[in-house]
Amino acid sequence: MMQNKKIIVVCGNIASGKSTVCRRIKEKGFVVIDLDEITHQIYEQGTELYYKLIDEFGEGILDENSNIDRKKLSNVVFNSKTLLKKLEELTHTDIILRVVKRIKNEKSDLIFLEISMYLESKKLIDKYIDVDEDWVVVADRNIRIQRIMDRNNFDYDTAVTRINSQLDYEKKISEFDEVIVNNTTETDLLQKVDKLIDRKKL
Ligand SMILES: CC(C)(COP(=O)(O)OP(=O)(O)OC[C@H]1O[C@@H](n2cnc3c(N)ncnc32)[C@H](O)[C@@H]1O)[C@@H](O)C(=O)NCCC(=O)NCCS
Ligand SMILES: Nc1ncnc2c1ncn2[C@@H]1O[C@H](COP(=O)(O)OP(=O)(O)OP(=O)(O)O)[C@@H](O)[C@H]1O
Repeated sequence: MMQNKKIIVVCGNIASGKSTVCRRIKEKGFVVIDLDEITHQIYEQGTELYYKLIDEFGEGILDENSNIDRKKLSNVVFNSKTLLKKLEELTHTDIILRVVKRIKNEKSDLIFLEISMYLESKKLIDKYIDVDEDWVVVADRNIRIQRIMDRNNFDYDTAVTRINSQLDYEKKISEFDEVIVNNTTETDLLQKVDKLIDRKKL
């Protein structure tokens, strides 16, 4: 679907600071659709996808109430590139179709999309959504490892495994319209966001 609304993507690797950037964008009154949040909604019980996931990954991904437990699912897919790819195949079109619907229903003519796997799923996104601009948030690998360890209570190896399951966006910054570097304090980051929004006259 191609929409007559301006769409700005905010993306970046795990723990780069996308959610912090998007929180500021929301505080300024703009609409942000978070694809991680939409991802969490697609796992409800009883859907076709629910059964496909159990077929593919086994009942070990369920909690005691037979809901899909994302922590258990993560332990399965982040330890196997093949299974992670399988999960993406099963979920990405569903996620994007839900986003398209949200965009259609949104009154604002400027919409930000917070997307973690943007480069990885760009072909599919471009098929359904007309992206006007893409912004990337980057932070050094070691800083991100530390942030993941602190936030998720992961050990070093688990944090590194998560990072290694994604493309390195820092190597791809020339492909983006704007680059937001997040290696210092959160206050600095928020200032950068404010300046960027002013400069863009949004
Ligand atoms: C793996 C899942 C179950 C983990 O859920 P959980 O609630 O623990 O984490 P959350 O969804 O908040 O994601 C946290 C971060 O993990 C990273 N991540 C998510 N999916 C992937 C993936 N397919 N590959 C690599 N990293 C990923 C992103 O940086 C994301 O911001 C969930 O992320 C998922 O279902 N992912 C597959 C669908 C997908 O690719 N979604 C990304 C948006 S399109
Ligand atoms: N400049 C900063 N200084 C200190 N901590 C920060 C900074 N920026 C972000 N953080 C912290 O690092 C963690 C990751 O930030 P955030 O959630 O914004 O990243 P993200 O890119 O959305 O991550 P994910 O892809 O995992 O959803 C959070 O706990 C956040 O509070």
